[in-house]
Amino acid sequence: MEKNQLYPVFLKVTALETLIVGGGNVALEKLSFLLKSSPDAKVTMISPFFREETIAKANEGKVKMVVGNYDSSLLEGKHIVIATTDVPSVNMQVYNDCKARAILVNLADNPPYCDFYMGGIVTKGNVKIGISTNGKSPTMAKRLRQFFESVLPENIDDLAEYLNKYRDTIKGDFEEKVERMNEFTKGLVEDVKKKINK
Ligand SMILES: C[C@@]1(CC(=O)O)C2=NC(=C\c3[nH]c(c(CCC(=O)O)c3CC(=O)O)Cc3[nH]c(c(CC(=O)O)c3CCC(=O)O)/C=C3\N/C(=C\2)[C@@H](CCC(=O)O)[C@]3(C)CC(=O)O)/[C@H]1CCC(=O)O
Ligand SMILES: NC(=O)c1ccc[n+]([C@@H]2O[C@H](COP(=O)([O-])OP(=O)(O)OC[C@H]3O[C@@H](n4cnc5c(N)ncnc54)[C@H](O)[C@@H]3O)[C@@H](O)[C@H]2O)c1
Repeated sequence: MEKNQLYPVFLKVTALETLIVGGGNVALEKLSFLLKSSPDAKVTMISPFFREETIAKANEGKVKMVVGNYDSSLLEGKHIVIATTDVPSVNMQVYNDCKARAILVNLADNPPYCDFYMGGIVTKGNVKIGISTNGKSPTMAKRLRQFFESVLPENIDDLAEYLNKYRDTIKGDFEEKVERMNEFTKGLVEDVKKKINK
C-alpha cells in the first residue's frame, strides 16, 4: 500500500504573509477555506479583476486586494504563495519565482507543483484535525471533513480545556504529570468508540 509521506504542520498564518495569485473561482475557494479555519490570516491577493463575491469574502478578513497582473516584486516578504490563475504560463512563472526564493508554493489543483497541499479541516474549539489524501482525492478529503464534523461532539473542546486545567493541578515533575495524564485519559478512546458504535 502506498503511504502518505507528507508531514502536517499547523501554521500560524497570522504571523506569516500569504499571497494568492488570481481572483477567480479557485482563488475564492482557497481563500474561503483559509479564512474559515484562520479568520485573521494575513493575505494579499493580486488579480486584474475581482468579483463582488471575492471582494465580500476578502472584506471578512485581513485581506489586501491588489488590482493588476502578477509581478515577482509581490513576493517580497511573502512566506506562502497559492497560484490560481487560468493562465498556465503565469502559474509556472509564480512557481519558478517562488522556488528561486525558497518560498512555499502551491499551484492550486496541480499536485506536482505543490510544496504543500491545502487539507480538509475540522475545527471544534481548540481541537483541529487536518485531512490529507496525498492529493489522491479532494472529494474524499471533503467527505471525510464532513464525516468528522458530524461525529465529533461539539463539547470536545470542553474536554481539551478540562485536561488543560487538570494538568495544572498535578503536583510533581514532568514525568509524573505525563503518567497521571495518561492514566486519567486511559478510557477515552474506548469510550468514544462505544459512543460512535451505539
Ligand atoms: C481539501 C481541499 C482544501 C482546499 O481547497 O482548501 C482541496 N480540494 C478541495 C476540494 C475540491 N477540489 C477539487 C474538487 C473537485 C473534485 C475533482 O475534480 O476531483 C473538490 C471537491 C469538491 O469541490 O466537491 C478540484 C481539484 N483539486 C485538486 C485537483 C487536481 C488533482 O486532483 O489532480 C482537482 C481537479 C482539477 C481538475 O479537474 O483539473 C487538487 C488539490 N486539492 C486539494 C485540496 C489538494 C489535495 C488535498 C488532499 O490531499 O486530498 C490538492 C492536491 C492541491 C491543492 O489545491 O492544495 C478542498 C475540500 C475542502 C472541504 O470541503 O473541506
Ligand atoms: N473552477 C474550478 O473549480 C476548477 C477546477 C479545476 C481546475 N480549474 C483550473 O484552475 C484555473 C483557474 O480556474 P478558475 O475557475 O478560478 O478561473 P477564473 O477564470 O475564474 O479565474 C482566473 C483568475 O486569474 C486571474 N488572472 C489571469 N491572469 C492573471 C495574472 N497575470 N496575474 C494575476 N491574476 C491573473 C483572472 O483575472 C481571474 O481572476 C483554470 O486553469 C481552470 O482550468 C478550475
